[in-house]
Amino acid sequence: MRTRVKICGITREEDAQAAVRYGSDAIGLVFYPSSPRYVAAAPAARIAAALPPFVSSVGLFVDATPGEVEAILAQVHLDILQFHGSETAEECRRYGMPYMKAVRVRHDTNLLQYAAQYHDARALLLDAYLPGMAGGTGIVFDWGLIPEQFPLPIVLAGGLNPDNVADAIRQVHPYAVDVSGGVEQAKGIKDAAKVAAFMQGVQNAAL
Ligand SMILES: O=C(O)c1ccccc1NCC(=O)[C@H](O)[C@H](O)COP(=O)(O)O
Repeated sequence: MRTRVKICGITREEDAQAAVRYGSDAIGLVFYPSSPRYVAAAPAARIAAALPPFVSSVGLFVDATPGEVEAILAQVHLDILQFHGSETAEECRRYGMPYMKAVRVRHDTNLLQYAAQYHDARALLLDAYLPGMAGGTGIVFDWGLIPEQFPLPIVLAGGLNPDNVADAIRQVHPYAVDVSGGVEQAKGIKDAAKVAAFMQGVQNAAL
Protein backbone atom coordinates (compact mmCIF):
# COMPACT_ATOMS: atom_id res chain seq x y z
CA MET A 1 0.00 0.00 0.00
CA ARG A 2 1.30 3.44 -0.90
CA THR A 3 2.36 5.64 2.01
CA ARG A 4 -0.13 8.46 2.43
CA VAL A 5 1.05 12.08 2.67
CA LYS A 6 -0.26 15.02 4.65
CA ILE A 7 1.18 18.47 4.06
CA CYS A 8 0.59 20.51 7.17
CA GLY A 9 0.58 24.22 7.91
CA ILE A 10 -1.19 25.32 4.73
CA THR A 11 -2.20 28.99 4.86
CA ARG A 12 -2.72 29.78 1.16
CA GLU A 13 -4.98 28.34 -1.51
CA GLU A 14 -2.13 28.13 -4.02
CA ASP A 15 -0.12 25.98 -1.60
CA ALA A 16 -3.07 23.63 -1.10
CA GLN A 17 -3.44 23.34 -4.86
CA ALA A 18 0.29 22.59 -5.26
CA ALA A 19 -0.01 19.89 -2.58
CA VAL A 20 -2.94 18.37 -4.46
CA ARG A 21 -1.22 18.68 -7.83
CA TYR A 22 1.77 16.67 -6.65
CA GLY A 23 -0.40 14.00 -5.04
CA SER A 24 -0.83 14.83 -1.35
CA ASP A 25 -3.67 12.93 0.31
CA ALA A 26 -4.39 15.54 2.96
CA ILE A 27 -3.62 19.11 3.94
CA GLY A 28 -3.36 20.40 7.49
CA LEU A 29 -4.83 23.68 8.73
CA VAL A 30 -3.29 24.96 11.96
CA PHE A 31 -5.89 26.60 14.23
CA TYR A 32 -3.37 27.38 16.95
CA PRO A 33 -3.02 31.15 17.26
CA SER A 34 0.55 30.97 18.62
CA SER A 35 1.79 29.16 15.52
CA PRO A 36 3.48 31.03 12.67
CA ARG A 37 1.35 28.75 10.46
CA TYR A 38 -1.94 29.78 12.04
CA VAL A 39 -4.77 30.21 9.58
CA ALA A 40 -8.00 32.02 10.42
CA ALA A 41 -11.39 30.44 9.79
CA ALA A 42 -12.30 32.44 6.67
CA PRO A 43 -9.22 31.62 4.56
CA ALA A 44 -9.23 28.07 5.94
CA ALA A 45 -12.83 27.65 4.78
CA ARG A 46 -11.86 28.77 1.27
CA ILE A 47 -8.86 26.42 1.20
CA ALA A 48 -10.90 23.44 2.40
CA ALA A 49 -13.79 24.15 0.03
CA ALA A 50 -11.45 24.18 -2.98
CA LEU A 51 -10.05 20.70 -2.32
CA PRO A 52 -11.01 18.04 -4.85
CA PRO A 53 -12.82 14.87 -3.78
CA PHE A 54 -10.74 12.31 -1.87
CA VAL A 55 -8.27 14.88 -0.54
CA SER A 56 -8.81 15.36 3.19
CA SER A 57 -8.81 18.54 5.22
CA VAL A 58 -7.27 18.11 8.67
CA GLY A 59 -7.87 20.68 11.40
CA LEU A 60 -5.07 20.99 13.95
CA PHE A 61 -5.78 22.21 17.47
CA VAL A 62 -3.59 22.66 20.53
CA ASP A 63 -5.53 22.59 23.80
CA ALA A 64 -8.35 24.59 22.26
CA THR A 65 -11.56 25.01 24.21
CA PRO A 66 -14.67 23.17 22.96
CA GLY A 67 -16.12 26.54 22.00
CA GLU A 68 -13.07 27.35 19.87
CA VAL A 69 -13.20 23.99 18.10
CA GLU A 70 -16.97 24.24 17.55
CA ALA A 71 -16.57 27.73 16.09
CA ILE A 72 -14.09 26.40 13.51
CA LEU A 73 -16.29 23.39 12.75
CA ALA A 74 -19.21 25.71 12.07
CA GLN A 75 -17.21 27.57 9.43
CA VAL A 76 -14.67 25.16 7.92
CA HIS A 77 -15.27 21.76 6.36
CA LEU A 78 -12.88 19.41 8.16
CA ASP A 79 -12.63 15.67 7.53
CA ILE A 80 -10.52 14.83 10.55
CA LEU A 81 -9.33 16.59 13.69
CA GLN A 82 -5.72 16.53 14.87
CA PHE A 83 -5.14 17.22 18.55
CA HIS A 84 -1.58 18.34 19.12
CA GLY A 85 -1.69 19.35 22.79
CA SER A 86 -2.45 17.55 26.03
CA GLU A 87 -6.07 16.71 25.18
CA THR A 88 -7.44 13.60 26.85
CA ALA A 89 -9.09 10.87 24.79
CA GLU A 90 -12.45 12.04 26.10
CA GLU A 91 -11.74 15.58 24.92
CA CYS A 92 -10.69 14.30 21.49
CA ARG A 93 -13.92 12.29 21.14
CA ARG A 94 -16.41 14.91 22.13
CA TYR A 95 -16.97 16.25 18.58
CA GLY A 96 -18.06 12.87 17.22
CA MET A 97 -15.53 13.21 14.41
CA PRO A 98 -12.58 11.11 13.33
CA TYR A 99 -9.48 12.28 15.11
CA MET A 100 -5.73 11.77 15.31
CA LYS A 101 -3.74 12.36 18.45
CA ALA A 102 -0.25 13.77 18.20
CA VAL A 103 2.36 12.39 20.57
CA ARG A 104 5.66 14.19 21.05
CA VAL A 105 8.15 11.38 21.33
CA ARG A 106 11.16 11.34 23.64
CA HIS A 107 13.29 8.51 25.02
CA ASP A 108 10.90 7.64 27.87
CA THR A 109 7.61 7.88 25.93
CA ASN A 110 5.50 4.74 26.24
CA LEU A 111 3.89 4.69 22.81
CA LEU A 112 1.92 1.51 23.45
CA GLN A 113 0.32 3.17 26.45
CA TYR A 114 -0.72 6.10 24.25
CA ALA A 115 -2.14 3.67 21.70
CA ALA A 116 -4.27 2.07 24.42
CA GLN A 117 -5.41 5.42 25.78
CA TYR A 118 -6.40 6.76 22.32
CA HIS A 119 -7.55 3.40 20.95
CA ASP A 120 -10.37 4.95 18.94
CA ALA A 121 -8.10 7.46 17.21
CA ARG A 122 -7.78 6.94 13.47
CA ALA A 123 -4.01 7.23 13.92
CA LEU A 124 -1.32 8.40 16.27
CA LEU A 125 0.80 11.17 14.79
CA LEU A 126 4.33 10.84 16.13
CA ASP A 127 6.26 14.08 16.30
CA ALA A 128 9.50 15.25 17.90
CA TYR A 129 9.59 16.42 21.50
CA LEU A 130 11.10 19.85 22.00
CA PRO A 131 10.47 21.61 25.32
CA GLY A 132 8.38 24.73 24.89
CA MET A 133 7.15 23.87 21.38
CA ALA A 134 3.88 22.10 20.66
CA GLY A 135 4.89 21.04 17.15
CA GLY A 136 6.21 22.12 13.79
CA THR A 137 9.72 21.85 15.24
CA GLY A 138 11.53 20.70 12.11
CA ILE A 139 13.33 18.18 14.32
CA VAL A 140 13.71 14.46 13.63
CA PHE A 141 13.23 12.15 16.62
CA ASP A 142 14.76 8.71 17.07
CA TRP A 143 12.60 6.46 14.90
CA GLY A 144 14.07 3.48 16.75
CA LEU A 145 11.77 4.39 19.66
CA ILE A 146 8.73 3.27 17.62
CA PRO A 147 7.67 -0.33 18.36
CA GLU A 148 7.76 -2.56 15.27
CA GLN A 149 4.29 -3.90 16.01
CA PHE A 150 1.85 -1.09 16.67
CA PRO A 151 -1.89 -1.36 17.12
CA LEU A 152 -2.80 1.93 15.41
CA PRO A 153 -1.84 3.48 12.07
CA ILE A 154 1.20 5.72 12.48
CA VAL A 155 1.52 9.15 10.91
CA LEU A 156 5.22 9.96 11.06
CA ALA A 157 6.10 13.64 11.51
CA GLY A 158 9.00 15.73 12.70
CA GLY A 159 11.73 17.15 10.51
CA LEU A 160 10.85 15.18 7.39
CA ASN A 161 12.08 16.62 4.11
CA PRO A 162 12.73 15.52 0.51
CA ASP A 163 16.12 14.05 1.49
CA ASN A 164 15.11 11.89 4.45
CA VAL A 165 11.52 10.86 3.76
CA ALA A 166 12.40 7.72 1.79
CA ASP A 167 14.67 6.47 4.60
CA ALA A 168 11.95 7.29 7.14
CA ILE A 169 9.39 5.23 5.24
CA ARG A 170 11.75 2.30 4.76
CA GLN A 171 12.63 2.25 8.46
CA VAL A 172 9.26 2.96 10.10
CA HIS A 173 6.72 1.74 7.52
CA PRO A 174 4.19 4.37 8.63
CA TYR A 175 0.66 4.60 7.30
CA ALA A 176 1.40 8.22 6.38
CA VAL A 177 4.07 10.89 6.57
CA ASP A 178 3.41 14.47 7.65
CA VAL A 179 5.56 17.42 6.67
CA SER A 180 5.51 21.12 7.24
CA GLY A 181 8.86 22.93 7.52
CA GLY A 182 10.62 20.58 5.09
CA VAL A 183 8.55 21.86 2.16
CA GLU A 184 8.52 25.56 3.05
CA GLN A 185 10.26 28.64 1.72
CA ALA A 186 9.17 30.56 4.86
CA LYS A 187 6.99 29.58 7.81
CA GLY A 188 3.47 29.02 6.51
CA ILE A 189 4.54 29.51 2.88
CA LYS A 190 5.10 26.30 0.96
CA ASP A 191 7.62 25.84 -1.84
CA ALA A 192 6.09 23.95 -4.77
CA ALA A 193 9.44 22.55 -5.90
CA LYS A 194 10.08 21.17 -2.40
CA VAL A 195 6.58 19.69 -2.33
CA ALA A 196 7.28 17.95 -5.65
CA ALA A 197 10.66 16.70 -4.38
CA PHE A 198 9.05 15.42 -1.17
CA MET A 199 6.44 13.47 -3.13
CA GLN A 200 9.22 12.04 -5.27
CA GLY A 201 11.01 10.99 -2.08
CA VAL A 202 7.88 9.16 -0.94
CA GLN A 203 7.73 7.34 -4.25
CA ASN A 204 11.44 6.50 -4.09
CA ALA A 205 10.86 4.65 -0.82
CA ALA A 206 9.06 1.94 -2.78
CA LEU A 207 11.91 1.44 -5.29
O1 LIG B 1 3.36 23.97 12.61
C1 LIG B 1 3.23 24.51 13.72
O2 LIG B 1 3.59 25.69 13.90
C2 LIG B 1 2.62 23.77 14.85
C3 LIG B 1 2.44 24.42 16.05
C4 LIG B 1 1.89 23.74 17.11
C5 LIG B 1 1.52 22.42 16.99
C6 LIG B 1 1.71 21.76 15.80
C7 LIG B 1 2.27 22.43 14.72
N1 LIG B 1 2.50 21.78 13.54
C8 LIG B 1 2.30 20.41 13.37
C9 LIG B 1 2.76 19.98 12.03
O3 LIG B 1 2.90 20.75 11.14
C10 LIG B 1 3.07 18.58 11.77
O4 LIG B 1 2.10 17.79 12.35
C11 LIG B 1 4.42 18.17 12.21
O5 LIG B 1 4.70 18.69 13.46
C12 LIG B 1 5.50 18.40 11.22
O6 LIG B 1 6.23 19.58 11.39
P1 LIG B 1 7.69 19.70 10.77
O7 LIG B 1 8.68 19.11 11.73
O8 LIG B 1 7.91 21.14 10.53
O9 LIG B 1 7.68 18.95 9.47
